[in-house]
Amino acid sequence: MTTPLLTLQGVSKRFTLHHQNAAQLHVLDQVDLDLHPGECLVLDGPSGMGKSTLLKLVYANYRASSGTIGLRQDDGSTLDITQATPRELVAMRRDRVGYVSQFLRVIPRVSALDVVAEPLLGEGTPSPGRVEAARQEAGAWLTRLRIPERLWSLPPATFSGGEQQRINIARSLIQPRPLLLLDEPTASLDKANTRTVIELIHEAVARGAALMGIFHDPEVGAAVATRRIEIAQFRSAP
Ligand SMILES: Nc1ncnc2c1ncn2[C@@H]1O[C@H](COP(=O)(O)OP(=O)(O)OP(=O)(O)O)[C@@H](O)[C@H]1O
Repeated sequence: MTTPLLTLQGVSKRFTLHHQNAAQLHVLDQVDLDLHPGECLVLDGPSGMGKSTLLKLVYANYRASSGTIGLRQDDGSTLDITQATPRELVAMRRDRVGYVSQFLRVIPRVSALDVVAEPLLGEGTPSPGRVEAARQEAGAWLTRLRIPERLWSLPPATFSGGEQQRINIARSLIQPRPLLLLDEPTASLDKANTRTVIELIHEAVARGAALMGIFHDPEVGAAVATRRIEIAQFRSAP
C-alpha cells in the first residue's frame, strides 16, 4: 500500500449554536481515516450526519474542535491542516486540494472561460502566452462538459444551476491536484454530463489523485467508489 496522502486522527467537530444559548451540536467524533493516492472514498450516511462537514474540515472551511488532519507534501513533510496559517491554506488550495461543491461562487464580471482558466495562471502577473494557453485548456474543459461556446464570454452569474455546476467542476479539476473533495458534484446534471463527470473522476483516480466524495445518486457512488465508509459511525451522543 502507498503512503497515505491524507490522515485524520481523532478529528471531532462540535458547533456552538449561539442562538440557542450556546448549545453544543456534536457532529463528528473521533474520526480516524487514511486516504491513499488512487483511491476514491465515498462517504455514505443519512442527511445531516456530517458528510459535508467532514469535507469542509479537510478543506479548512471549518476548524476541527480536536484532532489532526495531516496532508502529505511533495517533499515528504506533513501539513497539519488544523494548524495551518492562512498563507499555507492559500497554497494548499492552489496546489494540492480541489473542492467541488454544488454551488459556484461566482466572480462578478469575469467570463466563464476566465473563471475556468484562472487556477492555471499561478501567482503574480501571467505572461500573455500563459493566459492564452490557460484559455485554450479552459475551452477544452468547457467543450467536454458541453457548455455552448456562446456562453464562454459571459459571466456565469446568470447560468442555469447545471451550467454553473459544470463551470465549477471545470474550474476545480483543470489543475491536476493530488486531493479532490467532491460534495455532490453531479447534483444538478443530466445523464450525459453525469457520465462525463464519472469519467473525469476515473481519470483522476488513474493519474493517482486521492478523492473523497458525497454522491446522493447511488449509481454515481457505485460507479466511482474504490472504498466506502458510513459516516454515522463517527456520531456520538450529544
Ligand atoms: N456552520 C454550521 N453551524 C451549525 N451547524 C452546522 C453547521 N454546518 C453544519 N451544521 C450541522 O451539522 C450537521 C451535519 O451537517 P452536514 O451538512 O455535514 O450533513 P450531511 O451529512 O452532509 O447532510 P446532507 O446529506 O443533508 O447534505 C447538521 O445537523 C447541520 O445542521
